[in-house]
This record gives sequence, C-alpha cells and structure tokens, in this order.
Amino acid sequence: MKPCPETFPYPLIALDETDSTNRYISQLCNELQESVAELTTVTAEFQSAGKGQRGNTWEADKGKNLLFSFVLYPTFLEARRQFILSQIVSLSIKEELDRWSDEITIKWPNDIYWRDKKICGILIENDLSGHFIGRSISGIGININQDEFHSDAPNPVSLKQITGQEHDRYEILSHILKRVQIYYNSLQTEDGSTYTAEIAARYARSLFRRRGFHPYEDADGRFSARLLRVEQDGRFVLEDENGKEREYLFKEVQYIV
Ligand SMILES: O=C(O)CCCC[C@@H]1SC[C@@H]2NC(=O)N[C@@H]21
Repeated sequence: MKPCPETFPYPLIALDETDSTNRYISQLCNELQESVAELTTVTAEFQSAGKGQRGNTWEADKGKNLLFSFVLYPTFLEARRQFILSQIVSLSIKEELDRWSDEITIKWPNDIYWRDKKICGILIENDLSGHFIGRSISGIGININQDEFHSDAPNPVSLKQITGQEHDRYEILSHILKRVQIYYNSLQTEDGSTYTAEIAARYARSLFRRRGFHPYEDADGRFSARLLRVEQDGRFVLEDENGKEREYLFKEVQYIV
C-alpha cells in the first residue's frame, strides 16, 4: 500500500483510525471555524463507527479502501438547491471510476454502482444558515482494494474485484477532489446556471437503470416503473405500468436490486 504522498494537492489529515471521518471533520470545523480551508480532507485507514445513510453503519476492512470526508462552504447556494452538491460529488466519483469500467452508474440519489453492485456510498451533511447552505461535509466510502466482504451489506463490490488489480488510493482521491473543485468552481461563475444545467444533464445520463421498466418499492408495496426524470431539487419521478406518475423524495422509494 502506497503512503499518502507529500505532494497531495489539498490540505489533508490522514488518520490511522477514527470513529467517523464525517464526525472528525465537523468537530474540527466547529473548533477552528472557517480557518479549515475548503476541500480540506480527512482520510482514515479504519473507522470504528462509520456513518451511512438512513442511520446505517459503513463497514470497510482496515487499510484497503478510501474513507474520507471534505468540507465546502457553499454560502452562495440556496438551501433548496442543495441537491446540486450531491450531483457534483457523485459525478466526480463516477467519472474517476469510468477510467476502469464503462459500467459505472449513479443510483439515485447518490450511490455509485458497478452493474448491480455498490462500489461507493456517499453521505452529505449540510448545515443551513437561513435560506443558504453554511457548511457542507461530504463523506465518501469507496471500496478500492478489499478482496472480500464479510458483512451482510447488500451487493458490495470493490474496484480490485472489478479490475483484478490493486489501485493507488491517494491518486484516485486527488483526481476526485480535482473534479469536485472544477464542478464547484463552475457553479460560482457568471455562467453558473449553464453549468447547473450541464451537471443535471450529465447526472441524468449517468443514472442506474435509466431505461426500461424495473421493480421498485414504496410505502404501498412493490411496483414496476420506468424513470422519467430527477428534478432540480432531487425529487425522483417514475412512471408506473398504468401510466401514472409517481414522485418521491429521498428514502421514500427503494430500488429492488
Ligand atoms: O450509506 C451510505 O451509502 C453512505 C456511506 C458513507 C460512508 C462514508 S465512509 C467515510 C465517511 N465517514 C463516515 O462516517 N461516513 C462516510
């Protein structure tokens, strides 16, 4: 395993072990306020209490994977536009992983899949300041060099299992952060709305099961539907087999994978 290079292009805190890199960086930001620069990143070789979506835990073998969190202060972004952060983070990861496979997709809202297996999970925690976003912490777990999975997590896969080779985790990390920075900067230019539309279009093209009918489950049970669109605020719009549109917020619908 290669160590973290001294030339890493962003401020980096590389920990051997912590409970959760999201918790670590948010505590650091609470203590030091905005002197923690944007894109400061915390990595860990191991997390004892990695946080997942929906209150789940995130498990990963020690020293094999990418477990990291970084901070942004998108104070120019209205809270109702916060889904764009999820789009730029998931696109940045997908585009990096595209180097090794053309079967990488984004499973709404922001899991990264290879075929029908999960390679990466993303947990974005935003602190709002009035109608705007004050601070955004993106926490990302990517299965990189893990050989096998022991937990009952559904359908995990690692990059090594896909390619048959070990990968340099810090190289992948620096590429992802560069992509995030480019997308993020684009939102702050005069052409921000053009870039927002371009990001939405790329995101739509990258979606898991974006064509055809597939099984889903909501509070009323299972049904078959096709994806119509994802709205700017992140709502997921399906059309069921009776031609009825069904619209969902996060966590209200599950794919049956
Ligand atoms: O449930 C999911 O899919 C999201 C998982 C996010 C896990 C990552 S690992 C690094 C960062 N620190 C955490 O505690 N969680 C995120």
